[in-house]
Amino acid sequence: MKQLQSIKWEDGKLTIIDQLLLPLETNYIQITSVEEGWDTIHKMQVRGAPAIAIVGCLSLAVELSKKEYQDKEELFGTICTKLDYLVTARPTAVNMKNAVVELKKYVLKLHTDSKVSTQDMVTRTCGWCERFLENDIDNNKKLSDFGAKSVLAAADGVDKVCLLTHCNTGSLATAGYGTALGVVRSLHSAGKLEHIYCTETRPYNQGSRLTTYEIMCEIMPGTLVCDSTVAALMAHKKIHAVLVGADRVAANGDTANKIGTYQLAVVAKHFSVPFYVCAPTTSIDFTLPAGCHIPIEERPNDEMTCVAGKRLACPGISCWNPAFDVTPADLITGGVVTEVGVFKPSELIQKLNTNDTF
Ligand SMILES: CSC[C@H]1O[C@H](OP(=O)(O)O)[C@H](O)[C@@H]1O
Repeated sequence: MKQLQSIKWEDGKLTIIDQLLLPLETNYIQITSVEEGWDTIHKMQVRGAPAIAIVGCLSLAVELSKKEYQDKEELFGTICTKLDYLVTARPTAVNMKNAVVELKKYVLKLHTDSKVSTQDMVTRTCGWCERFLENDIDNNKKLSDFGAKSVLAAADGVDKVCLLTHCNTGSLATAGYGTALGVVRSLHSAGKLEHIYCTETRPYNQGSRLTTYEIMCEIMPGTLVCDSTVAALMAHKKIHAVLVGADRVAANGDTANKIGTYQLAVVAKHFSVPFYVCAPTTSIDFTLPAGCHIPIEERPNDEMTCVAGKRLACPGISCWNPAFDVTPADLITGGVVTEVGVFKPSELIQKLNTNDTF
């Protein structure tokens, strides 16, 4: 089965699927500058923490390849300014910020190395961005295999598992394969998936528009449920695990993810269903000690009051439309699934923090 490719990088040309048109229209749009990259991220034509960082970095690569730079000083200043701008497109997901920190370190080395020419610095900066895309797919497959093993081990010896997921964390949220939905893919490939339930995920409907699209593309056994159904679902159907993604995991394991994740974790706790956060280590922010420090993006009211451009809510009503909430680490009972293993939230600092921030 051909994997869905939300991001295409071919001979220095960047195109993305316009996710605002899915599932009924699959339309690729080309990104030719950092400005366009920022816009497509801000408008959520591309979304998903890893995908945001990848499109941001590749939009820089596209722009750098098109221009001549007088010297490395001008080039270094341009790269830093453009990267800082890209971080402002959406504040909650940490992947773009983490990529900026790493890429700036890499570029600074090139800048200070007298043996590196200006053109060589452009070429090697673009190469970093291309590797960043390739690494994400590789990380997702490793993460998904770790997660599949952990879910099966916790499922009391059943041969096939029934799972519930929220939002979209598949190929449309990453460079490919996905995180939480990647775990579902790995279980499906191994013949171990009984059923995957996905929530609509109002108000952007990542679940009903995007996750159902991926489930149907790969003919996985899936069912769509309203966000309000999850307690009834766990009360009446056997759910072996809840799998969600992450936009930012704080050092103590508190996790910011799509709005509705927190209440899903509370319901899972009530029914003693293991709750897993599935995210590459690029989604962890060790500079933040706890989730209360994570900035939560609020989206425009009309994304909540209208559906497909048609107004539902009464004009004049005030709205509160946070795009994310923070799930406390103690509700993440299954663990944090990463490309280097599955960890208890309390283990993250000791096992994964290479920056000795704390
Ligand atoms: C692997 S994607 C992580 C995360 O990103 C999504 O948010 P959005 O669709 O607003 O970009 C969602 O929270 C996913 O779980």
